[in-house]
Amino acid sequence: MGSKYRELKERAWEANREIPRRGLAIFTFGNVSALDSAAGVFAIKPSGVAYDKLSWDDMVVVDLDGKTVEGTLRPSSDTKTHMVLYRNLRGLGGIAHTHSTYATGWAQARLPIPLYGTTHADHLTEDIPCTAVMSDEAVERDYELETGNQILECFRNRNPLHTPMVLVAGHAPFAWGESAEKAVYNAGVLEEIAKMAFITRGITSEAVRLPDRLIRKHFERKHGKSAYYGQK
Ligand SMILES: O=C(CO)[C@@H](O)[C@@H](O)COP(=O)(O)O
Repeated sequence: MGSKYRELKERAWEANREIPRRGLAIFTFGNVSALDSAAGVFAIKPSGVAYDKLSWDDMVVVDLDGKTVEGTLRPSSDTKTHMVLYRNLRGLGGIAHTHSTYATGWAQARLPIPLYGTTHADHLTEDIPCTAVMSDEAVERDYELETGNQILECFRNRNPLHTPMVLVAGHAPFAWGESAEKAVYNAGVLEEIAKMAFITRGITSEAVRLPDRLIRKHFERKHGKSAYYGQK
């Protein structure tokens, strides 16, 4: 029987297959989703299924209340986090949650990733934020839902389209973009920046952030006189 959401499920499936190809997760760690904003649904990786065992029809289609509308497998355990972000952050078409090694190391250290170099400045003009540590009550209430709320809190004064990534304290990174493919790309950029920053800190404890004038110059060289720079 054909799927009403075949194109959406295939987009999510392709993006999930890119995760191990880019070395952003092993086994069943992490998950990617793709949104169909017109239909008000997103397709997400099923829980506990290895990436190399996935077929497009395994993707689970969920509405923005978190209810499964198509699929026989259990949706990712992080589905509520994806749901909260789609409901509250405008312009997202895809979300990638990984356990990529270096970004997860920074998330476990509960530290934002400082803007040490032009590679970072090519993609965003501020440190990569880390959420606050969640209260025990919030963990007890609903960890995945509260993880979404923690991310929203982190973006109260940030534009998620200018900084399409975040570290969840004690957990791992989330990245997003206007498509699932772009979300995976941003997850890859995050991991590379996290690795470079870790190495920089290993070379010298005196590592310093790029001066704002250089960040602006570099970002505008790459993106033109973009309205993005500095705007919240
Ligand atoms: O974040 C976590 C667990 O810490 C999840 O990404 C990971 O276990 C994958 O779970 P799912 O297989 O998507 O339910």
